[in-house]
Amino acid sequence: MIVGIPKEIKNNEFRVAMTPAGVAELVKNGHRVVVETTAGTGSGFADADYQHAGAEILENAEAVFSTAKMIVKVKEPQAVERARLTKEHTLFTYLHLAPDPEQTADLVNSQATCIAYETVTDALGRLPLLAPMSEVAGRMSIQAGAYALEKSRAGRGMLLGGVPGVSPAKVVIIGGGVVGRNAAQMAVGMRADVTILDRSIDVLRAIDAEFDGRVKTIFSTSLALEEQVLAADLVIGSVLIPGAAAPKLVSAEMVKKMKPGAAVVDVAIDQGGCFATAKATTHAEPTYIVDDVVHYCVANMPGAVARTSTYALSNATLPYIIKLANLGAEAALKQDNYLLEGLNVRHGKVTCESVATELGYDFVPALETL
Ligand SMILES: NC(=O)C1=CN([C@@H]2O[C@H](COP(=O)(O)OP(=O)(O)OC[C@H]3O[C@@H](n4cnc5c(N)ncnc54)[C@H](O)[C@@H]3O)[C@@H](O)[C@H]2O)C=CC1
Ligand SMILES: CC(=O)C(=O)O
Ligand SMILES: [Mg+2]
Repeated sequence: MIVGIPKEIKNNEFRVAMTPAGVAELVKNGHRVVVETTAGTGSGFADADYQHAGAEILENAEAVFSTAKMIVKVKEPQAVERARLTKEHTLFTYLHLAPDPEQTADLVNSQATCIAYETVTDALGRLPLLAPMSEVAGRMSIQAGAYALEKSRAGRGMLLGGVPGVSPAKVVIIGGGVVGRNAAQMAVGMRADVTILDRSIDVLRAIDAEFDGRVKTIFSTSLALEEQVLAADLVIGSVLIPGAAAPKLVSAEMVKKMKPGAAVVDVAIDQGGCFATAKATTHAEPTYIVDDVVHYCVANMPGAVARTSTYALSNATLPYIIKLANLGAEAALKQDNYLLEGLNVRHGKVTCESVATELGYDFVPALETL
Protein backbone atom coordinates (compact mmCIF):
# COMPACT_ATOMS: atom_id res chain seq x y z
CA MET A 1 0.00 0.00 0.00
CA ILE A 2 1.08 3.61 -0.47
CA VAL A 3 0.99 5.38 2.89
CA GLY A 4 1.10 9.20 3.04
CA ILE A 5 2.29 11.44 5.87
CA PRO A 6 1.30 15.10 5.34
CA LYS A 7 2.73 17.95 7.41
CA GLU A 8 0.31 18.96 10.19
CA ILE A 9 -1.26 22.37 9.57
CA LYS A 10 -3.31 23.07 12.71
CA ASN A 11 -2.19 26.16 14.68
CA ASN A 12 1.09 25.45 16.50
CA GLU A 13 0.90 21.73 15.77
CA PHE A 14 4.44 20.38 15.59
CA ARG A 15 3.77 16.64 15.84
CA VAL A 16 4.07 14.29 12.88
CA ALA A 17 2.17 11.03 12.45
CA MET A 18 5.19 8.74 12.04
CA THR A 19 8.82 8.73 13.09
CA PRO A 20 11.51 7.62 10.63
CA ALA A 21 11.74 4.37 12.64
CA GLY A 22 8.04 3.72 12.00
CA VAL A 23 8.49 4.43 8.31
CA ALA A 24 11.32 1.90 8.19
CA GLU A 25 8.98 -0.75 9.64
CA LEU A 26 6.37 -0.05 6.96
CA VAL A 27 8.99 -0.19 4.21
CA LYS A 28 10.28 -3.49 5.64
CA ASN A 29 6.72 -4.78 5.30
CA GLY A 30 6.82 -3.98 1.57
CA HIS A 31 4.93 -0.66 1.57
CA ARG A 32 5.72 2.64 -0.14
CA VAL A 33 5.72 5.69 2.15
CA VAL A 34 5.44 9.28 0.91
CA VAL A 35 6.16 12.12 3.33
CA GLU A 36 5.49 15.82 2.76
CA THR A 37 8.69 17.86 2.87
CA THR A 38 9.49 19.24 6.37
CA ALA A 39 6.64 17.21 7.93
CA GLY A 40 8.98 16.03 10.70
CA THR A 41 10.91 19.24 11.32
CA GLY A 42 8.81 20.31 14.32
CA SER A 43 9.53 17.00 16.02
CA GLY A 44 13.23 17.09 15.18
CA PHE A 45 13.23 14.79 12.11
CA ALA A 46 14.75 16.00 8.84
CA ASP A 47 13.60 14.95 5.35
CA ALA A 48 16.91 13.07 5.08
CA ASP A 49 16.00 10.95 8.15
CA TYR A 50 12.82 9.80 6.39
CA GLN A 51 14.74 9.17 3.15
CA HIS A 52 17.25 7.01 5.04
CA ALA A 53 14.28 5.07 6.40
CA GLY A 54 13.10 4.43 2.83
CA ALA A 55 10.44 7.13 2.36
CA GLU A 56 10.02 9.40 -0.64
CA ILE A 57 9.75 13.12 0.08
CA LEU A 58 7.00 14.94 -1.85
CA GLU A 59 6.92 18.70 -2.25
CA ASN A 60 3.41 19.43 -0.97
CA ALA A 61 0.31 18.02 0.69
CA GLU A 62 -1.59 17.86 -2.60
CA ALA A 63 0.99 15.38 -3.91
CA VAL A 64 0.82 13.27 -0.73
CA PHE A 65 -2.99 13.04 -0.84
CA SER A 66 -3.10 12.24 -4.56
CA THR A 67 -0.35 9.59 -4.34
CA ALA A 68 -1.29 7.73 -1.13
CA LYS A 69 -4.22 5.42 -0.43
CA MET A 70 -3.90 5.67 3.36
CA ILE A 71 -3.33 9.08 4.96
CA VAL A 72 -1.94 8.95 8.49
CA LYS A 73 -2.14 12.18 10.48
CA VAL A 74 -2.20 13.52 14.02
CA LYS A 75 -4.95 16.16 14.19
CA GLU A 76 -8.36 16.18 12.56
CA PRO A 77 -8.15 17.16 8.87
CA GLN A 78 -8.56 20.89 8.34
CA ALA A 79 -10.99 22.12 5.64
CA VAL A 80 -8.31 22.28 2.93
CA GLU A 81 -7.25 18.70 3.74
CA ARG A 82 -10.85 17.43 3.81
CA ALA A 83 -11.34 18.78 0.30
CA ARG A 84 -8.57 16.42 -0.88
CA LEU A 85 -10.16 13.21 0.47
CA THR A 86 -11.88 10.76 -1.89
CA LYS A 87 -13.65 7.43 -1.64
CA GLU A 88 -10.31 5.67 -2.29
CA HIS A 89 -8.71 7.10 0.86
CA THR A 90 -8.42 5.62 4.32
CA LEU A 91 -7.80 8.36 6.89
CA PHE A 92 -6.26 7.35 10.23
CA THR A 93 -5.98 10.20 12.78
CA TYR A 94 -7.70 11.95 15.72
CA LEU A 95 -11.14 13.17 14.56
CA HIS A 96 -13.22 14.26 17.62
CA LEU A 97 -16.35 14.50 15.46
CA ALA A 98 -19.14 14.84 18.05
CA PRO A 99 -18.53 18.58 18.69
CA ASP A 100 -17.59 19.29 15.03
CA PRO A 101 -20.55 19.26 12.58
CA GLU A 102 -18.62 20.91 9.70
CA GLN A 103 -15.85 18.33 9.76
CA THR A 104 -18.36 15.49 10.02
CA ALA A 105 -20.33 16.76 7.01
CA ASP A 106 -17.13 17.06 4.94
CA LEU A 107 -15.98 13.54 5.85
CA VAL A 108 -19.43 12.13 5.03
CA ASN A 109 -19.35 13.92 1.66
CA SER A 110 -15.80 12.75 0.92
CA GLN A 111 -16.94 9.08 0.99
CA ALA A 112 -13.56 8.23 2.56
CA THR A 113 -12.97 5.57 5.23
CA CYS A 114 -12.25 7.57 8.39
CA ILE A 115 -10.85 5.81 11.45
CA ALA A 116 -10.50 7.89 14.63
CA TYR A 117 -7.65 7.12 17.00
CA GLU A 118 -9.74 8.21 19.98
CA THR A 119 -12.45 5.56 19.64
CA VAL A 120 -10.23 2.53 18.94
CA THR A 121 -10.55 0.25 21.99
CA ASP A 122 -8.66 -2.73 23.40
CA ALA A 123 -9.57 -5.99 25.11
CA LEU A 124 -9.69 -4.25 28.50
CA GLY A 125 -12.09 -1.55 27.27
CA ARG A 126 -9.36 1.10 27.27
CA LEU A 127 -8.55 3.63 24.52
CA PRO A 128 -4.99 2.66 23.49
CA LEU A 129 -4.53 5.39 20.87
CA LEU A 130 -5.91 8.19 23.06
CA ALA A 131 -3.94 7.13 26.15
CA PRO A 132 -0.46 8.33 25.15
CA MET A 133 -1.69 11.86 24.35
CA SER A 134 -3.84 11.86 27.48
CA GLU A 135 -0.70 11.07 29.46
CA VAL A 136 1.02 14.05 27.87
CA ALA A 137 -1.96 16.42 28.22
CA GLY A 138 -2.62 15.31 31.80
CA ARG A 139 0.96 16.05 32.78
CA MET A 140 0.97 19.34 30.86
CA SER A 141 -2.31 20.47 32.39
CA ILE A 142 -0.64 21.14 35.72
CA GLN A 143 2.17 23.23 34.23
CA ALA A 144 -0.43 25.12 32.13
CA GLY A 145 -2.56 25.61 35.25
CA ALA A 146 0.42 26.71 37.37
CA TYR A 147 1.24 29.34 34.74
CA ALA A 148 -2.42 30.45 34.54
CA LEU A 149 -2.38 31.08 38.30
CA GLU A 150 0.44 33.63 37.93
CA LYS A 151 -0.51 37.31 38.19
CA SER A 152 0.76 38.05 34.66
CA ARG A 153 -2.01 35.78 33.31
CA ALA A 154 -4.62 37.42 35.64
CA GLY A 155 -4.44 34.45 38.01
CA ARG A 156 -4.68 34.47 41.82
CA GLY A 157 -0.94 34.72 42.19
CA MET A 158 -0.59 31.36 43.93
CA LEU A 159 2.22 28.85 43.87
CA LEU A 160 0.80 25.33 43.55
CA GLY A 161 2.95 23.90 46.33
CA GLY A 162 2.84 26.89 48.68
CA VAL A 163 5.94 27.31 50.89
CA PRO A 164 6.64 26.46 54.54
CA GLY A 165 4.07 28.44 56.54
CA VAL A 166 1.77 29.04 53.53
CA SER A 167 -0.91 26.59 52.30
CA PRO A 168 -0.61 24.96 48.89
CA ALA A 169 -3.17 25.66 46.16
CA LYS A 170 -6.27 23.45 45.94
CA VAL A 171 -6.35 21.51 42.67
CA VAL A 172 -9.62 19.79 41.70
CA ILE A 173 -9.54 17.25 38.88
CA ILE A 174 -12.88 16.26 37.31
CA GLY A 175 -12.49 12.81 35.75
CA GLY A 176 -9.97 10.29 37.09
CA GLY A 177 -9.03 8.57 33.81
CA VAL A 178 -5.69 8.78 32.03
CA VAL A 179 -5.60 12.61 31.93
CA GLY A 180 -6.83 12.91 35.51
CA ARG A 181 -4.32 10.48 37.00
CA ASN A 182 -1.39 11.97 35.11
CA ALA A 183 -2.45 15.45 36.22
CA ALA A 184 -2.63 14.19 39.81
CA GLN A 185 0.88 12.73 39.59
CA MET A 186 2.30 16.13 38.60
CA ALA A 187 0.17 18.09 41.09
CA VAL A 188 1.15 15.80 43.95
CA GLY A 189 4.79 16.07 42.86
CA MET A 190 4.47 19.85 43.10
CA ARG A 191 2.92 19.45 46.58
CA ALA A 192 -0.52 20.86 45.75
CA ASP A 193 -3.64 19.85 47.69
CA VAL A 194 -5.27 17.47 45.17
CA THR A 195 -8.84 16.15 44.90
CA ILE A 196 -10.20 13.93 42.09
CA LEU A 197 -13.88 13.46 41.28
CA ASP A 198 -15.17 10.58 39.17
CA ARG A 199 -18.50 8.84 38.82
CA SER A 200 -16.90 5.39 38.84
CA ILE A 201 -16.22 4.01 42.30
CA ASP A 202 -13.74 1.53 40.84
CA VAL A 203 -11.76 4.41 39.35
CA LEU A 204 -11.76 6.18 42.75
CA ARG A 205 -10.66 2.97 44.50
CA ALA A 206 -7.74 2.55 42.12
CA ILE A 207 -6.69 6.19 42.62
CA ASP A 208 -6.95 5.88 46.39
CA ALA A 209 -4.63 2.85 46.27
CA GLU A 210 -2.22 4.36 43.73
CA PHE A 211 -1.70 7.61 45.63
CA ASP A 212 -1.67 6.13 49.08
CA GLY A 213 -3.84 8.87 50.59
CA ARG A 214 -2.03 11.81 48.96
CA VAL A 215 -5.04 12.47 46.69
CA LYS A 216 -8.59 12.90 48.04
CA THR A 217 -11.28 11.09 46.06
CA ILE A 218 -14.87 12.29 45.84
CA PHE A 219 -17.79 10.58 44.10
CA SER A 220 -19.00 12.97 41.40
CA THR A 221 -22.53 14.27 42.04
CA SER A 222 -23.63 17.75 40.94
CA LEU A 223 -23.62 18.96 44.54
CA ALA A 224 -20.18 17.56 45.39
CA LEU A 225 -18.80 18.88 42.13
CA GLU A 226 -20.09 22.41 42.78
CA GLU A 227 -18.69 22.40 46.32
CA GLN A 228 -15.25 21.36 45.08
CA VAL A 229 -15.14 23.72 42.10
CA LEU A 230 -16.08 26.75 44.23
CA ALA A 231 -13.33 25.95 46.73
CA ALA A 232 -10.68 25.35 44.06
CA ASP A 233 -7.77 27.47 42.94
CA LEU A 234 -7.22 25.31 39.84
CA VAL A 235 -9.75 22.97 38.19
CA ILE A 236 -8.74 20.41 35.55
CA GLY A 237 -11.56 19.18 33.25
CA SER A 238 -10.76 15.62 32.17
CA VAL A 239 -14.02 13.69 31.75
CA LEU A 240 -14.78 11.54 28.73
CA ILE A 241 -17.69 9.58 27.40
CA PRO A 242 -15.94 7.92 24.42
CA GLY A 243 -17.04 9.37 21.08
CA ALA A 244 -19.62 11.69 22.64
CA ALA A 245 -19.54 15.43 23.28
CA ALA A 246 -18.24 16.13 26.80
CA PRO A 247 -21.00 16.69 29.39
CA LYS A 248 -21.15 20.33 30.55
CA LEU A 249 -20.55 19.61 34.22
CA VAL A 250 -19.53 23.14 35.25
CA SER A 251 -22.18 25.74 34.40
CA ALA A 252 -21.57 29.40 33.62
CA GLU A 253 -23.28 30.23 36.95
CA MET A 254 -20.78 28.07 38.81
CA VAL A 255 -17.85 29.75 37.05
CA LYS A 256 -19.26 33.13 38.10
CA LYS A 257 -19.15 31.97 41.73
CA MET A 258 -15.55 30.68 41.56
CA LYS A 259 -12.76 32.55 43.34
CA PRO A 260 -11.51 35.56 41.35
CA GLY A 261 -8.22 34.60 39.69
CA ALA A 262 -8.89 30.87 39.89
CA ALA A 263 -7.86 28.92 36.78
CA VAL A 264 -9.48 26.16 34.73
CA VAL A 265 -7.72 23.87 32.25
CA ASP A 266 -10.39 22.15 30.16
CA VAL A 267 -8.46 19.26 28.65
CA ALA A 268 -11.75 17.76 27.43
CA ILE A 269 -12.12 20.71 25.03
CA ASP A 270 -11.32 18.41 22.09
CA GLN A 271 -14.70 16.79 22.78
CA GLY A 272 -16.33 20.22 23.26
CA GLY A 273 -15.23 20.82 26.88
CA CYS A 274 -16.86 20.16 30.25
CA PHE A 275 -17.11 23.84 31.28
CA ALA A 276 -20.06 25.76 29.79
CA THR A 277 -17.69 28.74 29.42
CA ALA A 278 -15.02 26.82 27.49
CA LYS A 279 -14.14 27.60 23.89
CA ALA A 280 -11.18 26.12 22.06
CA THR A 281 -7.99 28.18 22.12
CA THR A 282 -4.60 27.71 20.46
CA HIS A 283 -1.03 27.65 21.74
CA ALA A 284 -0.61 31.09 20.15
CA GLU A 285 -3.18 32.52 22.60
CA PRO A 286 -3.95 29.79 25.10
CA THR A 287 -5.92 31.66 27.79
CA TYR A 288 -8.86 34.02 28.12
CA ILE A 289 -10.88 35.30 31.07
CA VAL A 290 -14.55 34.75 31.95
CA ASP A 291 -15.86 36.28 35.19
CA ASP A 292 -12.32 36.66 36.57
CA VAL A 293 -11.55 32.99 35.99
CA VAL A 294 -8.57 32.23 33.72
CA HIS A 295 -9.50 29.61 31.09
CA TYR A 296 -6.90 27.46 29.27
CA CYS A 297 -8.65 25.42 26.55
CA VAL A 298 -6.06 24.29 24.00
CA ALA A 299 -7.40 21.39 21.94
CA ASN A 300 -3.99 20.08 20.87
CA MET A 301 -1.96 20.43 24.04
CA PRO A 302 0.57 17.69 23.15
CA GLY A 303 1.53 19.61 20.00
CA ALA A 304 3.58 21.96 22.17
CA VAL A 305 5.87 19.16 23.32
CA ALA A 306 6.02 17.65 19.87
CA ARG A 307 9.11 15.52 20.19
CA THR A 308 7.88 13.66 23.28
CA SER A 309 4.38 13.43 21.84
CA THR A 310 5.36 12.21 18.38
CA TYR A 311 7.36 9.35 19.89
CA ALA A 312 4.57 8.49 22.35
CA LEU A 313 1.83 8.59 19.70
CA SER A 314 3.70 6.61 17.09
CA ASN A 315 4.71 3.94 19.63
CA ALA A 316 0.98 3.31 20.03
CA THR A 317 -0.25 3.74 16.45
CA LEU A 318 2.47 1.85 14.58
CA PRO A 319 1.09 -1.70 15.02
CA TYR A 320 -2.32 -0.50 13.76
CA ILE A 321 -0.79 1.33 10.78
CA ILE A 322 1.13 -1.80 9.82
CA LYS A 323 -1.99 -3.93 10.12
CA LEU A 324 -4.07 -1.53 7.99
CA ALA A 325 -1.34 -1.39 5.36
CA ASN A 326 -0.70 -5.14 5.30
CA LEU A 327 -4.34 -6.24 5.10
CA GLY A 328 -5.99 -3.18 3.59
CA ALA A 329 -8.55 -1.21 5.61
CA GLU A 330 -11.54 -3.40 4.85
CA ALA A 331 -9.94 -6.71 5.84
CA ALA A 332 -8.17 -5.18 8.85
CA LEU A 333 -11.45 -3.71 10.16
CA LYS A 334 -13.29 -6.99 9.57
CA GLN A 335 -10.62 -8.93 11.42
CA ASP A 336 -10.22 -6.65 14.45
CA ASN A 337 -13.32 -5.61 16.40
CA TYR A 338 -11.33 -3.17 18.54
CA LEU A 339 -9.99 -1.36 15.48
CA LEU A 340 -13.52 -1.45 14.03
CA GLU A 341 -14.65 0.67 17.02
CA GLY A 342 -12.41 3.37 15.55
CA LEU A 343 -14.40 3.56 12.32
CA ASN A 344 -16.45 6.78 12.53
CA VAL A 345 -17.37 7.48 8.90
CA ARG A 346 -17.20 5.29 5.79
CA HIS A 347 -18.60 5.71 2.30
CA GLY A 348 -20.88 8.52 3.43
CA LYS A 349 -22.28 6.73 6.49
CA VAL A 350 -21.74 7.65 10.16
CA THR A 351 -20.69 4.47 11.95
CA CYS A 352 -20.04 5.85 15.45
CA GLU A 353 -23.31 5.84 17.35
CA SER A 354 -22.57 8.75 19.69
CA VAL A 355 -21.48 10.96 16.77
CA ALA A 356 -24.65 10.05 14.82
CA THR A 357 -26.87 10.77 17.84
CA GLU A 358 -25.11 14.04 18.66
CA LEU A 359 -25.20 15.42 15.12
CA GLY A 360 -28.50 13.99 13.84
CA TYR A 361 -27.25 11.40 11.33
CA ASP A 362 -28.66 7.92 10.82
CA PHE A 363 -26.37 5.49 12.62
CA VAL A 364 -25.13 2.65 10.44
CA PRO A 365 -23.30 -0.19 12.24
CA ALA A 366 -19.68 -0.26 11.04
CA LEU A 367 -19.81 -3.86 9.77
CA GLU A 368 -22.64 -2.96 7.39
CA THR A 369 -20.33 -0.59 5.51
CA LEU A 370 -17.63 -3.22 4.88
N1 LIG B 1 -6.84 18.97 24.85
C1 LIG B 1 -5.96 18.05 24.48
O1 LIG B 1 -4.93 18.35 23.89
C2 LIG B 1 -6.21 16.63 24.80
C3 LIG B 1 -7.43 16.25 25.25
N2 LIG B 1 -7.67 14.96 25.64
C4 LIG B 1 -9.04 14.70 26.12
O2 LIG B 1 -9.11 14.56 27.52
C5 LIG B 1 -10.34 13.90 27.85
C6 LIG B 1 -10.08 12.80 28.89
O3 LIG B 1 -9.36 11.74 28.29
P1 LIG B 1 -8.90 10.44 29.10
O4 LIG B 1 -8.44 10.80 30.44
O5 LIG B 1 -8.00 9.68 28.21
O6 LIG B 1 -10.29 9.64 29.22
P2 LIG B 1 -10.58 8.41 30.19
O7 LIG B 1 -11.67 7.64 29.54
O8 LIG B 1 -9.32 7.71 30.57
O9 LIG B 1 -11.13 9.11 31.51
C7 LIG B 1 -12.33 9.81 31.56
C8 LIG B 1 -12.89 9.68 32.98
O10 LIG B 1 -14.03 10.55 33.08
C9 LIG B 1 -14.92 9.95 33.97
N3 LIG B 1 -16.24 10.59 33.85
C10 LIG B 1 -17.16 10.50 32.85
N4 LIG B 1 -18.24 11.23 33.15
C11 LIG B 1 -17.99 11.81 34.37
C12 LIG B 1 -18.73 12.68 35.23
N5 LIG B 1 -19.95 13.08 34.91
N6 LIG B 1 -18.17 13.07 36.40
C13 LIG B 1 -16.93 12.65 36.73
N7 LIG B 1 -16.19 11.82 35.97
C14 LIG B 1 -16.72 11.41 34.81
C15 LIG B 1 -14.89 8.49 33.57
O11 LIG B 1 -15.39 7.65 34.60
C16 LIG B 1 -13.39 8.28 33.34
O12 LIG B 1 -12.72 7.81 34.50
C17 LIG B 1 -10.88 13.39 26.51
O13 LIG B 1 -11.86 14.28 26.00
C18 LIG B 1 -9.66 13.41 25.61
O14 LIG B 1 -9.98 13.47 24.23
C19 LIG B 1 -6.70 13.99 25.59
C20 LIG B 1 -5.46 14.32 25.12
C21 LIG B 1 -5.12 15.66 24.63
C1 LIG C 1 -6.02 13.76 21.68
C2 LIG C 1 -5.80 15.03 21.03
O1 LIG C 1 -6.73 15.74 20.72
C3 LIG C 1 -4.46 15.47 20.74
O2 LIG C 1 -3.52 14.76 21.09
O3 LIG C 1 -4.30 16.54 20.15
MG1 LIG D 1 -16.14 34.94 40.17
